[in-house]
Amino acid sequence: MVSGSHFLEVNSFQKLIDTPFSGNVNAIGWRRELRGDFEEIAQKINQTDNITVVSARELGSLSLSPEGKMAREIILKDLQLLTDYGADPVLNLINHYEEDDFFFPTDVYSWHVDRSPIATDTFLCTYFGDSSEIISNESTIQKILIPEIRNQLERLYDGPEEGFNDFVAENFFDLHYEKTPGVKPFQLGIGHLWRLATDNPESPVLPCVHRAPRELTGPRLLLIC
Ligand SMILES: O=C(O)CCC(=O)C(=O)O
Ligand SMILES: [Fe+2]
Repeated sequence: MVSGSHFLEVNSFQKLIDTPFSGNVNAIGWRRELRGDFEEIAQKINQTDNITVVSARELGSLSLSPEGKMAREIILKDLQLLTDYGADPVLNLINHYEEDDFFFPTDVYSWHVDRSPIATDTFLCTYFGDSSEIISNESTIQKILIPEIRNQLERLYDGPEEGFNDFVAENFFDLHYEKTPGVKPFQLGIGHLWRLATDNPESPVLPCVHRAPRELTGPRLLLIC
């Protein structure tokens, strides 16, 4: 088992779901060296949008080489493992996420945490393309705590003072973070299945700060839930 200060790496799905988050650890990865041609799958999916949701049925209907078939089996198995666990995994082919050009972007290219009203974690695996990144909480600051940003938000908000926190939460401003300059983020890599702590009422740890990468090498094939 390899470990960083804020993440752990394990070698099975069972350990991925059984290992509790604790202390500074709010990300756990099932490290795998996957065999198969995931690029072929990314290329053969019929892209219908900037984010194409790929059903297990469509995946099953692709005409693939033997290596492509190996990749497909792995993805279908992951979807099944997560579904059996009670999650609701989605396979996406991502050309580009929607992006804000607002002074305070709240898109997924911005460092953020995921929030959930119930005790669930985020699972994600990039099979092909650029991989998601995480960063330790101590290397970030919640953006709403940065005085210049807070002042701008206060100017933007015109309502009673007691409503400010709701305004911030309703617009997801409280989920976004700024990275400390000079700190290098950790790339989650290709083929590994990660479990990230979310902001939820029962979480024993701080939520994991992460972001989507720029799609520099073309469309990404991502499982997420
Ligand atoms: O695409 C990714 O790598 C991450 C996406 C994400 O963070 C999200 O959907 O909340
Ligand atoms: Fe996220």
